Amino acid sequence: MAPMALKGVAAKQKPIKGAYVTFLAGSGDYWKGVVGLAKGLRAVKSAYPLVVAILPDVPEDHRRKLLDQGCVVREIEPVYPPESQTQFAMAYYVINYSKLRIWEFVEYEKMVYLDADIQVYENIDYLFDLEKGRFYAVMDCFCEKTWSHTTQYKIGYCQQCPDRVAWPEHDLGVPPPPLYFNAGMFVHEPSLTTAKALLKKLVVTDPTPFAEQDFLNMFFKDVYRPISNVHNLVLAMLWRHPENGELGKVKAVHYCAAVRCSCH
Ligand SMILES: O=c1ccn([C@@H]2O[C@H](COP(=O)(O)OP(=O)(O)O)[C@@H](O)[C@H]2O)c(=O)[nH]1
Ligand SMILES: OC[C@H]1O[C@H](O[C@@H]2[C@@H](O)[C@H](O)[C@@H](O)[C@H](O)[C@@H]2O)[C@H](O)[C@@H](O)[C@H]1O
Repeated sequence: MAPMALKGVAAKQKPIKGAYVTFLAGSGDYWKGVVGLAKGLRAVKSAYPLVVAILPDVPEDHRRKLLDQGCVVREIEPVYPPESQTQFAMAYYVINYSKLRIWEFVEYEKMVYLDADIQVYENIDYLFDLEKGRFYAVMDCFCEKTWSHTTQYKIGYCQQCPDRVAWPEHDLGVPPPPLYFNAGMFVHEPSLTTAKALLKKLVVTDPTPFAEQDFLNMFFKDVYRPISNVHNLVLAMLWRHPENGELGKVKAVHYCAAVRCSCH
């Protein structure tokens, strides 16, 4: 399914109660990414606030800096997956399960989640006008080493270019993996029913290498709708699938961890 083409200007609708939301944990430098998000959204004249879901370990001075940027700071209870020996793609990914708390922010009808390592360069407020009842996100790429534990990486298959190496369904006896989104950016509808269902499902779901990203892909598989990667350009796409990047139209760039590490 090709990513949906989105109109820059949605049909006039009743203004919805919406907000951008990001997640902040620990005392490291991610707070600087949140400040960058707040400044970026202001620079593109977004009409929506930025809510920051923070874990209790975020220091007071970092919270103050976010409040000074006009952010709505909301402390959340951590969410942990069941105990397991799973090797996460990045050791710290276990804390990313706490992102699931943003479904509890029911004072908002719709939220656009953005990782703190995303920078917004063009207004994307029209995402709040997308049809309800769906989960919108950008398709991920399987070509980085962080995917080396997967069959698709081992055979060189990637959903970004499914014809480069065809999925050997006959040999493997299994169909190609369903469309898979990057959980660094998504459009969702907070709901206590969904929040409860997520946590109930998590209790009986073994953790996997991409932690909450794998879990969200499984949970929203039937309502996931891919949107253009201009809304979440994972940097690796520049060298893995330059033909898929609509560079001149990029609105938000995702400076993913693995890229940061390799840059270092
Ligand atoms: O120590 C951490 C690790 C992660 N995060 C948050 O969790 C998101 C996802 O983690 P990361 O960006 O490292 O994942 P990536 O998309 O780069 O793999 C970050 O953008 C932050 O919003 C955080 O606040 N503190
Ligand atoms: O906890 C799992 C994380 O998984 C995702 O990051 C991955 C993914 O993009 C891979 O495709 C890349 O190869 C990898 O570098 C990158 O870290 C989300 O961006 C992040 O928010 C978070 O959900």
